[in-house]
Amino acid sequence: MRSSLLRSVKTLARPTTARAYSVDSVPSRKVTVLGAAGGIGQPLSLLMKLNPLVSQLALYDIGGTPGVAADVSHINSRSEVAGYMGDDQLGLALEGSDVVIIPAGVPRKPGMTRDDLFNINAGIVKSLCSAIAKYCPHAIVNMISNPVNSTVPIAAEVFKKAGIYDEKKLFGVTTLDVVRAKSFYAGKANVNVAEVNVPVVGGHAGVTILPLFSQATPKANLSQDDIQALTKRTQDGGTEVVEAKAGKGSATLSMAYAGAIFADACLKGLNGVPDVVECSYVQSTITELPFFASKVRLGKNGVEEVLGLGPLSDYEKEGLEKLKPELKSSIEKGIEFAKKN
Ligand SMILES: NC(=O)c1ccc[n+]([C@@H]2O[C@H](COP(=O)([O-])OP(=O)(O)OC[C@H]3O[C@@H](n4cnc5c(N)ncnc54)[C@H](O)[C@@H]3O)[C@@H](O)[C@H]2O)c1
Ligand SMILES: O=C(O)C[C@H](O)C(=O)O
Repeated sequence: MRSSLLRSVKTLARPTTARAYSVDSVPSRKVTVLGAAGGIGQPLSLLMKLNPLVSQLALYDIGGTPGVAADVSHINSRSEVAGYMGDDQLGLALEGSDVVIIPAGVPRKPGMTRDDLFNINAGIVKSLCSAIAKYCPHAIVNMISNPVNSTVPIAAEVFKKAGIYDEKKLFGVTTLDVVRAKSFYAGKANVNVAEVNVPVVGGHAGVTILPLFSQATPKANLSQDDIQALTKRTQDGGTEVVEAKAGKGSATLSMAYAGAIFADACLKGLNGVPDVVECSYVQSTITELPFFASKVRLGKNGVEEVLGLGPLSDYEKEGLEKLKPELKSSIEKGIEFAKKN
């Protein structure tokens, strides 16, 4: 196993000038990316290499990681980078990890739903989560692989079977929905995008994505038609990219950005930074569904608090009721798969 361990990728950054931050005051944190050679995995690995909260970056894939890890490792930032490839190196990639980010699996092509990815990605996620249970059972898991509405329940079942499930540490990454809602809202409302906040709740597929534009800030006087158009565009954001890429995959760059924001929030929470709040798809009791995306306060143990939905407009209340049957069946499909396999 050691003989095939990737060469070249143990590079501690050695800045030649004064550091922009004090490494001494920042705890050591290992982040592992599973699927690191993919369309999301590569730019996400780059962004995690730029994150000063990361001290060790482990890049794992079934192929292609030697090149990605060698490339990323030359960047003169804090973390040591190591690349790992193939089943026999998965344990090494995971051991000691604080945060595991999973963008492994196949993306959509035009005409497909995220659920059409279930047959392939469910098995990938299940085997990766079994390895997480074995090698880094206390890590925070950021699930990107689709269909997120089902892959998160699959992960929960795998962790339960292994006796290590901690609902505070499992997150479905829905940050891209928030990123899109912010961009689209800023464009329509003609406000500074850097100041925009929009919670997005529910799940991560079609109508299960429910942006709460009634709570968007800064406030803007948008018509109901505008709100409905913004809601639809946010729900169809992934499909917009899939169609524009015309068979060459789905969102990768915006997803890497969103994944890096969410992982950074998890690291800040672990490090005790107060008031870190992001939307995420987590085990939840704020509706009758066992998993639901909403604002979550992140802390030293992962989820510190799942925040409620806040006041909803009539249109959002209707959207909430509409999304429940689809989200429920996606959750049940994931649980059933994990129990059977
Ligand atoms: N949550 C979200 O908002 C969101 C956004 C965009 C894409 N996605 C999903 O992310 C996933 C990846 O998308 P992509 O565009 O990067 O796809 P991609 O095909 O470009 O990359 C996927 C990578 O996963 C790797 N992989 C496959 N099986 C693996 C395994 N068992 N272990 C480790 N790595 C494995 C592949 O080798 C490949 O490098 C897709 O399921 C996609 O639908 C989710
Ligand atoms: O749409 C997809 O298939 C990928 C991702 O879930 C997205 O929202 O872009």
